[in-house]
Amino acid sequence: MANSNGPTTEINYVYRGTFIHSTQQTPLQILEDEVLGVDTDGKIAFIGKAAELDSLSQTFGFSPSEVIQLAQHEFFMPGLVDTHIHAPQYSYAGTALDMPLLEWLNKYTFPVESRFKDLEFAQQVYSQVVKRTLRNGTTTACYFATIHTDASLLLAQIANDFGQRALVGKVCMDRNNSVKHYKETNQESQDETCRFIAELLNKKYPLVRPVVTPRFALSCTGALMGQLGAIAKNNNLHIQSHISENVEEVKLVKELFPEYKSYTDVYHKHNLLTDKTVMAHGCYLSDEELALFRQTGASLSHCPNSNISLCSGMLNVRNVLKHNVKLGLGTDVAGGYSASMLDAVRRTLDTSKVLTIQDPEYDTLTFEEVFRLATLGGSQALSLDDRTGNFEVGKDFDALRVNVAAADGPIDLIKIEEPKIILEKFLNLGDDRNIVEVFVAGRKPVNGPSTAFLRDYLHHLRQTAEKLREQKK
Ligand SMILES: O=c1[nH]c(=O)c2nc[nH]c2[nH]1
Ligand SMILES: [Zn+2]
Repeated sequence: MANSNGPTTEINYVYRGTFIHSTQQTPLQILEDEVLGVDTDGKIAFIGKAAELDSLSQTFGFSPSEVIQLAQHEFFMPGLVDTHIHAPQYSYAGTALDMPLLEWLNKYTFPVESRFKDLEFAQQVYSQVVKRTLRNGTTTACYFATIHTDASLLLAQIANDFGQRALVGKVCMDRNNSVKHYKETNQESQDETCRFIAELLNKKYPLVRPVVTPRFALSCTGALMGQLGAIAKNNNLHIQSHISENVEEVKLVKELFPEYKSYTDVYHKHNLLTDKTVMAHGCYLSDEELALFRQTGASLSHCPNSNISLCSGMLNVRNVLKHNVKLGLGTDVAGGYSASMLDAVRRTLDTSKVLTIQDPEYDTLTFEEVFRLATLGGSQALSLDDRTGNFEVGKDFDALRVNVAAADGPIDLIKIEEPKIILEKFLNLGDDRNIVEVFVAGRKPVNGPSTAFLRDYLHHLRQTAEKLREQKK
């Protein structure tokens, strides 16, 4: 409890150790031997030097003896933000990567997504994808569901129940010439979008919000896109879609909407580009189009696994950043075969290096920059950076407790390493075994990595017992 002169928030817990995060000014801020307190609302109440522990404990009314100390190879980082993932496509993740986008949609995606009318199937897949992404450190996810309203509401409920921060979109499409049963009429799409929004908002889930989701320009009539733009505006909602992913797609959009200046202009003229819009891919956007993104405040989601897996293209991230367009990373399951944001980090670095191979003058991204894109950048791309993305006081505590030397984990440390090296090792070599605790808004989601923590504890006990035996000899 805070003292009579101090802040009114009550401290729930305090951690001491290394905290690594990004700010607007620097992609990597390493805070060593710091203490961070989380209040009972799950917000970061303070972060400061451990040397000031006594005064912090008096100001915030907690006992220094209750502070939880991180171990040598542990650190906290902000939770990972997946700015673009298709929850139903998790059912075939890791397969069906043998053709380009438009054929892939027709052959695999639409037939599978049409099955999500079946709520039992939806329940099974949606529980799996939420659990799996949480285990891999995705504290915020921006989901595409399918055209089915009730199954989309179920995805929102599952994210809420497991404790993941999420934007959930009922997909809208009133055009589909190849899989005729997987589309809506214009009226159905509008009505069901309104029902989805009303029912989801009515649930008052603290961390889950609806996002208006026209699939992409080839799946929607101009009329529907305009109506969805208006629905988003009237309800002050997020918008998500796809843009300029593949050469064939860009060509068809030009043919279908000849009166518009560009693909971006199609969305802009239908009021779909706002400061709460996130568009996936953008591999073939011109500088003029990027300027329109900047002007409207719309953001891009870079999905490198998908871009490579479907042979779509490569996003010039450096050019996007130069245009000051907000940018996050996405897994784009299942065009991207991995649901882990650590994979998105690695593929982003790989793609950047391929661009450097093609043009040695290309300014390759650093791992620090990519770390920022996966955390703070993602929260900015989703316009959630007032709530999450780094360890600023007042934000929700969305965080991963990482142990780089986790027992039976994938990383061997030869010696004690500095925090920057430990982070780099985790980003390049780590997996869910290294993520010992996950926090979303200060709480541990259901089915978090509790077994990893237990395994580490047992490992520690075994080592202690061994040392005692040695000493007795
Ligand atoms: O990667 C993608 N996945 C999809 O499901 C999709 N739909 C339209 N455009 C798309 N791109
Ligand atoms: Zn996608």
